[in-house]
Amino acid sequence: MTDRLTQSLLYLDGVSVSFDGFRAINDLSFTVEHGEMRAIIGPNGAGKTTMMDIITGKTRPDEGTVLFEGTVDLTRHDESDIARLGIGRKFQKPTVFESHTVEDNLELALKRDHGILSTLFSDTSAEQKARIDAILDTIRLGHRRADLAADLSHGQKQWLEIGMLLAQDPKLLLVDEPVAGMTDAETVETARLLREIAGEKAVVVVEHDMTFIRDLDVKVTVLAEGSVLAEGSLDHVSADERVIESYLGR
Ligand SMILES: Nc1ncnc2c1ncn2[C@@H]1O[C@H](COP(=O)(O)OP(=O)(O)OP(=O)(O)O)[C@@H](O)[C@H]1O
Repeated sequence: MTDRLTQSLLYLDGVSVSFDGFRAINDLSFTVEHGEMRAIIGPNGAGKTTMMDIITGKTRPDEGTVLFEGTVDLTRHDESDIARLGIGRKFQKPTVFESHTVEDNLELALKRDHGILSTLFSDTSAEQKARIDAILDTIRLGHRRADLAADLSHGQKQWLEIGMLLAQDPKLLLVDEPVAGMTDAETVETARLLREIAGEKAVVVVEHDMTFIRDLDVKVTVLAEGSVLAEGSLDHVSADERVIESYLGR
């Protein structure tokens, strides 16, 4: 346990939280390694969102340990602190600035920490321009850089928001149902995109789309009733009777 505690990027142990007496997260233990991508699946109400809320400081657990980089106790930090520590979260609905260009959205995200005046009036440095170019490549939007975000497809807006998170240079990216509402082609491309990001950054993806999960080809954690029901390859967890009963078989 000590090794895991010090070496894992994210370490949850014995975490529980109740809402009005209902235990939404129940003795949950879960770790993510540096640069790892992990897929989280599970039935509605399994606690996936609540787990993300605990990691990002939105919800305080009643019990348990939540450590980032071995030593940082996330339960003692608020949401903005945790974002600054290097945990980025993408909610299901894209929240890009529609009336700005793709490039301006990334520029705003890059300068977000430097205050509003500096964001509006400072020139973009050569280094910042190079980072924007690199992010545009990663999110497949180089050819749309001068277009308004409003004119992007739903899938492209999701990629732009992932790019805006990348601009913050997080160590861990939490991504909630990224492919909901995407076309099949966008879904396939999103799996590729996230695989490219992983390695450099750890990525935790919550999804219900099993074709997408298969494309990700990473370790899967199945949550049910607030704790881990099974963990392993998709084939491994898909063959687990309890997983079939609680989730896949329905
Ligand atoms: N703030 C809250 N107050 C009361 N109950 C809550 C609160 N947040 C979550 N819950 C309950 O906790 C349980 C877990 O919810 P959660 O949203 O984490 O599940 P989920 O796995 O993300 O589900 P879904 O796949 O539908 O998004 C649900 O029964 C939900 O109703």
